[in-house]
Amino acid sequence: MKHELVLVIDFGGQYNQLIARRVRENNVYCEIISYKTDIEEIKAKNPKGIIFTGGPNSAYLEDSPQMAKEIYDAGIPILGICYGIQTMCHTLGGTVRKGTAAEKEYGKTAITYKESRLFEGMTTNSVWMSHTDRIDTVPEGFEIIAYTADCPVAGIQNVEKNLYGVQFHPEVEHSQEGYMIIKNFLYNICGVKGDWTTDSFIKDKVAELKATIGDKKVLCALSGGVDSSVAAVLVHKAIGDNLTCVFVDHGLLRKNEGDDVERIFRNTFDMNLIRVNAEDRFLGKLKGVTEPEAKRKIIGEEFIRVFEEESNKLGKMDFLVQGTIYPDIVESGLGGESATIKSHHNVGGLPEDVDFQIVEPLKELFKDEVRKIGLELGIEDKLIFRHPFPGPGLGIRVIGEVTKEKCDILREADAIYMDELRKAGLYREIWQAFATLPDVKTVGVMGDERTYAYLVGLRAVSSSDGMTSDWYKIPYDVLEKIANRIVNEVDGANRVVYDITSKPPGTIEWE
Ligand SMILES: Nc1ncnc2c1ncn2[C@@H]1O[C@H](COP(=O)(O)OP(=O)(O)OP(=O)(O)O)[C@@H](O)[C@H]1O
Ligand SMILES: O=c1[nH]c(=O)c2[nH+]cn([C@@H]3O[C@H](COP(=O)(O)O)[C@@H](O)[C@H]3O)c2[nH]1
Ligand SMILES: NC(=O)CC[C@H](N)C(=O)O
Ligand SMILES: [Mg+2]
Repeated sequence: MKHELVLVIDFGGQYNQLIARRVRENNVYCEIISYKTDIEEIKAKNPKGIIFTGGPNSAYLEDSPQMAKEIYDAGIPILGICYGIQTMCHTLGGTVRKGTAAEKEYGKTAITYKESRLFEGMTTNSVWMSHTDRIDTVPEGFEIIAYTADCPVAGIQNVEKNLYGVQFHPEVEHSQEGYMIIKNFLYNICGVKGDWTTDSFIKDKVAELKATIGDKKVLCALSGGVDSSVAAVLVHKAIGDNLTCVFVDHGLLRKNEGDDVERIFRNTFDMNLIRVNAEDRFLGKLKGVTEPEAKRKIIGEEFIRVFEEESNKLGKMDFLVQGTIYPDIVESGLGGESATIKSHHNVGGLPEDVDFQIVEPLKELFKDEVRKIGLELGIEDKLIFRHPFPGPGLGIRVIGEVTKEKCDILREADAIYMDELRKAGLYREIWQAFATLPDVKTVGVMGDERTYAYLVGLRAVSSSDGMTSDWYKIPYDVLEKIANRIVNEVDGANRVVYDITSKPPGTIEWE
C-alpha cells in the first residue's frame, strides 16, 4: 500500500532527523532529501507537504543553499523552520540579514503567537531558538503570526498558498508544545489522515539482520551502555552464538565501571563476552594530545585496532556491530548536509581502513526510542535508564591532556556526584550528569594551608534525545553537599563549579 508522504528538505540542520521523527510520531511516513533534489522529482513523489529544515548557512549569501521559486508555486504546503523560513523569505522577496549581538537568540525564548491554523490549541509560549540571522521584511502576501522581544518575525504565513514558517525549532522537545505545531501543519494544513504506523521495529530488524549476516561471525562492540546493549540483544536474537561481544576497558571508564559491566553481562545475558584491559595502550596514545577532535580520533582508531586484534584471535569475524544512534551520526557531520560538531568516536572518529563490515541496527533512532525497544526486549530497567556515557569516556571529560592522575581525580569526584544524586532521588530524573576536570588549577585554603589544586565542573541536563538540553536545576542543598564532599574527599581537587549552559549553544559534554 502506498502511504501519504511528507518530505523533509535537508538544508544541513542539526535537528533534521528529529523533524522526521516528529512526523513519524504523527503516523505520517516521511523521507529526508537534500535541497539539491530536482523539483520535478519532488513533485513526482506527490508529497502531502514539505518541511524545510534549519541549517548553518545565511540565506542572503550568494552561495547559500536555496530552492528555486517553482517549489513555492507547486501547490504543496510548505513549513520552513529556522534557515527554512529565512530561505523562503529571501527567495520570495523578503529581506534577511545578520542579526546584531542583541538580536541573536539561542535557547529558551518567550514568544507571542497570533491567530493561525499552525498554532491551533497552543497554550504555552516558550520556544527554543538557535539563530544569528533575522528576517526584516516578509515577502508580499505573507503576514507575521509570531514574534519575540528580540525577533519581530518569528512566524509567518501565506494562507492562500499554504506557505508557513517559524524562526524557532518546534521539533525540539524544549520548544513547549512544539509537537503541536508539526501536528497542526500535517493535519490542518497538509490535510493528512495519518496512515503510517511503524510495524514492530524489532521484528523487521531481526529479519533484516538475519538476511545481511546469514551464518557469518559477528563481533559486537559492547560498552555496557544503553545503545550497545540493545544492539547486542537484537543481534543475538537474530544470530545467536555467532555473536561475540568485546568490552574494552580503556582506562577512561568511571569508578568500578569495568567490573560492573562485566558482572552484569556475565550474569544476565547468555552471550559470549570478552573483556580487554587496555588502559596503558589508550593513555599511551593520548599522551601530550590536547585537542578534542584529535583525542576523539585517536580513541576511535584504537577501539577499532583492539576489535581487529580480538577478531584475529577468534579467527576472523566479518561484521562489527556498534550501538550507533542517530545523534552520533548527525553531530559527526554525516547526517546529510549538517555541520560537524564533534566526531563521535564510533562514527566520525573511525579510521579509514576498517577490517569489518559495520552493522548499526539503531542508527536511525534516538535514545528514547532505543530505550523503548530495550524495554520491549526485556532488558532490565536499571541498565536501560543508565545515563548515557560517551565511548571516549573520561578522555573527553578530562579537558586538555589526559593522564592517569587526572582520570583518577575525576573518577573519585564523579562517583561522589552520582552517589549524592542517587541519595537525593534525582538520578532517574536527570537525563545525564557527570563531572569534568578542566585543565585549571586554583588556589584554596584548607586547614589554614594554601592549596593549589584542580577545579571540578559539574554538569546535569534534562533532555530526552540529547539533541537539545537544558541545565538541570539541582537543589542548592544537594549541590552544596556534593561540592563539600568533593573538596573534602578528593585529593587533588579544591573547587567545584556548576555548568548552567543549555544545548545549544553549549553541547552536553565539554569536548
Ligand atoms: N568501552 C567500550 N568497549 C566496546 N565498545 C564500546 C565501548 N564504548 C563504546 N563502545 C561502542 O561505541 C558505541 C557508541 O558508544 P555510546 O556511548 O554512544 O553508546 P553506548 O555506550 O552503547 O550507550 P550509552 O549512550 O548509553 O553510553 C557503543 O554502542 C559501542 O558499540
Ligand atoms: O558514543 C559516543 N561517542 C562519542 O564520541 C560521544 N560524544 C558525545 N557523546 C554523547 O552524546 C550525547 C550528546 O553529546 P554532546 O551534546 O556533548 O554532543 C551525550 O549523551 C554525550 O555523552 C558521545 N557518545
Ligand atoms: N538553526 C538555523 O537554522 C540557523 C539559521 C541561520 N544559519 C542563522 O544563524 O540564523
Ligand atoms: Mg556509552
